[in-house]
Amino acid sequence: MADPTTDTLHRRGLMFILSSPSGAGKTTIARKLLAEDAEIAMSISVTTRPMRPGEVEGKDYFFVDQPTFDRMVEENAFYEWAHVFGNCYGTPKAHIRERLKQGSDVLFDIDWQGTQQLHQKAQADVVRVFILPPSVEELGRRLAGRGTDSAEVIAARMARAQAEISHWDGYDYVVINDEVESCFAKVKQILAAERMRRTRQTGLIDFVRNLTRG
Ligand SMILES: Nc1nc2c(ncn2[C@@H]2O[C@H](COP(=O)(O)OP(=O)(O)O)[C@@H](O)[C@H]2O)c(=O)[nH]1
Ligand SMILES: Nc1ncnc2c1ncn2[C@@H]1O[C@H](COP(=O)(O)OP(=O)(O)O)[C@@H](O)[C@H]1O
Repeated sequence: MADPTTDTLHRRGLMFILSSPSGAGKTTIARKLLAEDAEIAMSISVTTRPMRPGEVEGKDYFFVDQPTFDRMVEENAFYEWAHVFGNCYGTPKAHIRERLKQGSDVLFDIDWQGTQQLHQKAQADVVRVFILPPSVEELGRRLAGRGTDSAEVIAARMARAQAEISHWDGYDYVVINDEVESCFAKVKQILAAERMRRTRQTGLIDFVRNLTRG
């Protein structure tokens, strides 16, 4: 999708983070964004969690065993990594810096721990969005309705939801995912406004210099 706000001047890409308690809908929102906005690409995480039915290696995650993950940690291959639900998840460094320099954005589906780490490392480039479910009951219905996890896994995710929600104030924006389309519209508005931030529009310096010359 062409964005008239960013077509004319060069800008630096941003790191757009979507977090939520499991089941609130961040994957749904992320997929919609990727499908309609060519300026943003997904950061594909590495995980030791087993692949779910329908997931694709290298598209949803890079699925690795624990020794491989540990080796990547030792080799400093991750921007950040964390333990979530008894598995390891990490953001590989490869390609991200290059994309940002070229003015393309990177979308992250990571938890609050990863968000804190990325924010500490790259504050100016990071935009943090937290997605909340409209209620705990609805969260339970969504996790069950997704049909990808066992009853035990769902119970564990529900138990963790309260702890995850408690990190809501570590985010720049909080959006309630009641109805998908209206939540998606809000997320797009946030992205559009953040792309226009003066500090990201590196082309502005020359533009203003030209305007004010003579
Ligand atoms: N810190 C961190 N968290 C991640 C990463 N990748 C995924 N996560 C988080 O790990 C949690 C579990 O993800 P997943 O197993 O795909 O379950 P889902 O969120 O229920 O679909 C979610 O909160 C993700 O945002 C990563 O690279 N780093
Ligand atoms: N606004 C919504 N209303 C109803 N169902 C939703 C909504 N958003 C997402 N879902 C459904 O809820 C389930 C969990 O969503 P998902 O995007 O996988 O969550 P997350 O990535 O946060 O774990 C999926 O089956 C999805 O289709």
